Amino acid sequence: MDPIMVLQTVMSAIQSGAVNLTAADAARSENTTATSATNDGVAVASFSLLQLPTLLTMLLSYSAVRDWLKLLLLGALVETGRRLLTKVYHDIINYFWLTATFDGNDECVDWLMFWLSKHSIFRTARTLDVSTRSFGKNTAMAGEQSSEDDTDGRKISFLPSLSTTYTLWYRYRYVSITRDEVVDGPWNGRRQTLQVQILTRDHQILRDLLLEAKNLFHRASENMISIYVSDPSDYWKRVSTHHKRPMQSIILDPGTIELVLEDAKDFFASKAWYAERGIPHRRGYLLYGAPGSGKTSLIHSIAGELNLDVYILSLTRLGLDDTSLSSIIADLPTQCIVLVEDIDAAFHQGVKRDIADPERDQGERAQQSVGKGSESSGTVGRVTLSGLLNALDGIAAQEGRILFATTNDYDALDPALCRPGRLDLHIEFKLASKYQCREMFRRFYLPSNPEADSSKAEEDPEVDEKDSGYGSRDARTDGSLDNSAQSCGSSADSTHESSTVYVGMAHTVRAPKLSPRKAAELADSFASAIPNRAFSMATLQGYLMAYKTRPYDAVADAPAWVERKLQEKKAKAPARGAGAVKPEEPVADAAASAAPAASPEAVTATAEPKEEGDEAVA
Ligand SMILES: Nc1ncnc2c1ncn2[C@@H]1O[C@H](COP(=O)(O)OP(=O)(O)OP(=O)(O)O)[C@@H](O)[C@H]1O
Repeated sequence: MDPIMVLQTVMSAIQSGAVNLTAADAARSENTTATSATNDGVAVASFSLLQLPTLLTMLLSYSAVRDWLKLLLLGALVETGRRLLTKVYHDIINYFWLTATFDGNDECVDWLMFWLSKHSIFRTARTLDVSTRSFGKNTAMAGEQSSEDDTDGRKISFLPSLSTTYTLWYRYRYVSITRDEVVDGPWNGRRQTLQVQILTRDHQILRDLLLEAKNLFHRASENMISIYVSDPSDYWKRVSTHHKRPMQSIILDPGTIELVLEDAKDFFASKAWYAERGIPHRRGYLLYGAPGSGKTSLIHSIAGELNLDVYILSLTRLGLDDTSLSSIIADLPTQCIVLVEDIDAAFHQGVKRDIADPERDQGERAQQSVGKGSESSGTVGRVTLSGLLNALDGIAAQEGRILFATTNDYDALDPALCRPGRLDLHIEFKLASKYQCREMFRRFYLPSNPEADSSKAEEDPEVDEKDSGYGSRDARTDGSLDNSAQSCGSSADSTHESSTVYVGMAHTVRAPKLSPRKAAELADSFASAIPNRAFSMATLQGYLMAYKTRPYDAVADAPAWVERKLQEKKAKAPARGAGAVKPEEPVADAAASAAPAASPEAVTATAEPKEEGDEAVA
């Protein structure tokens, strides 16, 4: 029967029931005149209810209605069964399986992904991701990748694909791993997750798995430090991993490295001391002075030495404001190095450094800068000075971290920023001293392990000849060394013809070995040719790079190079403004001090307290 017809029949049945009721009432209560409309309605309803069985019987007499009801019941039964089964399934899963979900931004995911990249399952899996990223780790160090995985010097790793479940065995337990992506945040941003399910009731297995992954990850990064920056969503994100820079590759005047390193070590060792006195366990270092003098290099070496990762805080990052600054600082791990490079630039409108002339004297930069603190109320992006001060030592500031700030413009810094508790130790980096020149030369040409080679080298007079660098003169026949010599500085040597014009230092053949005695002699000669505090270490390193296979030539050509550089400086000086001769003008200073090597200065680190209470550095 047509459903519409059934409906019409039902409606007419209800209507006829109501009419019958009204007629019966009228007959029974002729004398009763005051019956309210409401009472009538209730009576109609109660009568309709009495009629319901009749109505249902009538409805059920239609086969279509019966079929509908059967379908309805069946559907309800199926759905109930399904829900019941799902619940039972989940209960069983929860009972027998251990399920751990990791956020894609969490460091654990990096450990697990690295661990997974080593697992044999990915050699046979039919769907997988292939990456040369290897989570920033040197896979060779883990020693588990076979050489056929080495593609063009870059190791490849096999990783789980998105939305695919992999199963494997770990310690006789069945493990399933699913990497997924979920929509997160108001802008439909995507966030990755990693789910690990282990068929066990023992939590220890999950801990063991994580520990194994973490150890493998850290073993692979034993000689590396990781660099983190904050991303626009205010998470710390690892951007690179570097080999640790050996401390002995940093050449500062005696005492400077020891000063900072010992201070930092002592800081980490005295957590209880700080706690007892209620002093926040934080330490700040301000490294200031000439560009290219080793500030950043020292920080990286210290990070390697102390086995800490470096978190670079860029105050000029787009979208960073006081709130997000506090939140990313609060999110730092308990033991780490925070690096704020060019902290002065954050409160100037633009970076004032003269990159083309790194030896520019401090005096000129100081003159250019506006007086102390006068710009400190300025902001770049949306970070204010007070926001930065609060973030560094406010309630939410992380404890157990050390902060390194660098600047080329010490005088531009606000005293509030430099006070103890924020930046406790101020260390000045000057242009290269005679001692630094000598040491740089010696370490540049000396074999990496002088102790091992020294006895042999001293015994064998041939070594000097063989490794002296003269042998490499023959290499000039290929022209490459000529180019490297010409490339030093901006002016090329006119006696050498070369069609290639470039500025910079060419990387050519391997450096020769010198005996320690010969290297020391040459280093002395080199240092005597370089004026005291005239060039940055970076400039000297650049010069030596052009002579990396020719130490004798490096010494012989040094006076001419110095002369040329000083001329260039003099020529540039008027262009920077007539009458801009400063007391510490390096050109004048340099010319005056272009004398034979002086004894090394005691220490380059100085403290120039900006206010009372600053720590003095001897
Ligand atoms: N004291 C030093 N000892 C060894 N190498 C140095 C030293 N100073 C600078 N260098 C070399 O010069 C280059 C630049 O050094 P670095 O970046 O550390 O200087 P910086 O003082 O941080 O400069 P900037 O202020 O411009 O950031 C590096 O490659 C580094 O090897």
